[in-house]
Amino acid sequence: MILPQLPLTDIHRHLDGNIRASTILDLGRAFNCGLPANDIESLRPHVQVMSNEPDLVSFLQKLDWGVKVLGDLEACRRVAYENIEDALRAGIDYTELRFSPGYMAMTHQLPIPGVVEAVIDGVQAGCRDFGISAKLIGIMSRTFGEHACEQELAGILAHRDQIVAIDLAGDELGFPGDRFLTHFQRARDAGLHITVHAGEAAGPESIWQAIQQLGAERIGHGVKAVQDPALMDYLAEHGIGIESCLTSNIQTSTVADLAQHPLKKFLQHGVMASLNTDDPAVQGIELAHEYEVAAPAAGLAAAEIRQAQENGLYMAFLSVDEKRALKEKVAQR
Ligand SMILES: O=c1[nH]cnc2c1ncn2[C@@H]1O[C@H](CO)[C@@H](O)[C@H]1O
Ligand SMILES: [Zn+2]
Repeated sequence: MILPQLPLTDIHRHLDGNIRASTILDLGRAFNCGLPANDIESLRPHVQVMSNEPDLVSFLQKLDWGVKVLGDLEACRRVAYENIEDALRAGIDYTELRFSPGYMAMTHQLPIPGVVEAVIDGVQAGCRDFGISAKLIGIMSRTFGEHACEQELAGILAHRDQIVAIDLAGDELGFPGDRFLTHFQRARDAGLHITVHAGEAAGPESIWQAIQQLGAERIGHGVKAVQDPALMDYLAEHGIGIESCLTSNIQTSTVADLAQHPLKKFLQHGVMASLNTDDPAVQGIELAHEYEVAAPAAGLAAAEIRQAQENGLYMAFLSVDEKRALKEKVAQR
């Protein structure tokens, strides 16, 4: 259950994994993108997971049409703005939206710094109009290699003041974190927070690598940590938060079924873990589903779900003052 007296956060939510099917249809027509369908219901299986995918890379292909239709910077601004409207409708008080500007720019060869600017602009306008708060995390898509990630990083750093953190996402098995040491050095030098997708497709060594070599303060998914008791202890002792995304882990076949998901073990071990969506439109779920359906199915008791909700705010890349202000705002409603 979601507790209304506590702030509801979604701190692992891909903006470019949450593009409405209706918007894909609309933009696909406007930019003549050769969409595989002409109406929403026929388009849906191309842009949404209908049954579990065999692996992470197959799952990630479902995001492709969403970015292929981004024909100009205004389209990028629009999907960013709509993401805030969707977050409001999902009852979210604070979200950290992450996006890969190079991935968004790729098909129509948009300027990467321009994409970052358009996303910032859309999110700011959305926050003004819809009254929720959001911060942005820049993603380097490892799937396209080191050089492409350098260009993404440069585009993100060009707007460093409006970006709170950097992330590495995409094909974890094909592109291990040790290829990105210099990228993260630059991001840390720029004062950005660090979160890394790790221990999703690859094993616990990938989580160790993210912490020790990339400087990760939080881990996206982190599912495989459960295989390494020393790592479980380390996460708990050092307060490294796990951004759990339950339904996503089933749809990527990272975990066979919710009853086997390690989130409950993380919480019991004192590891700070929160509930998040990942790519809501692609997954066909929203945050309430994670709290009300997925978390109970993963064996979480009401007190553990509450703990996860509290952890979301604790883990957020917000200052102490910003957290306090958010709590006060929610207490007054
Ligand atoms: O669950 C996930 N695991 C790893 N990478 C992901 C996941 N969802 C989306 N992306 C990746 O994030 C970028 C877009 O924001 C893309 O690189 C996409 O493949
Ligand atoms: Zn993710």
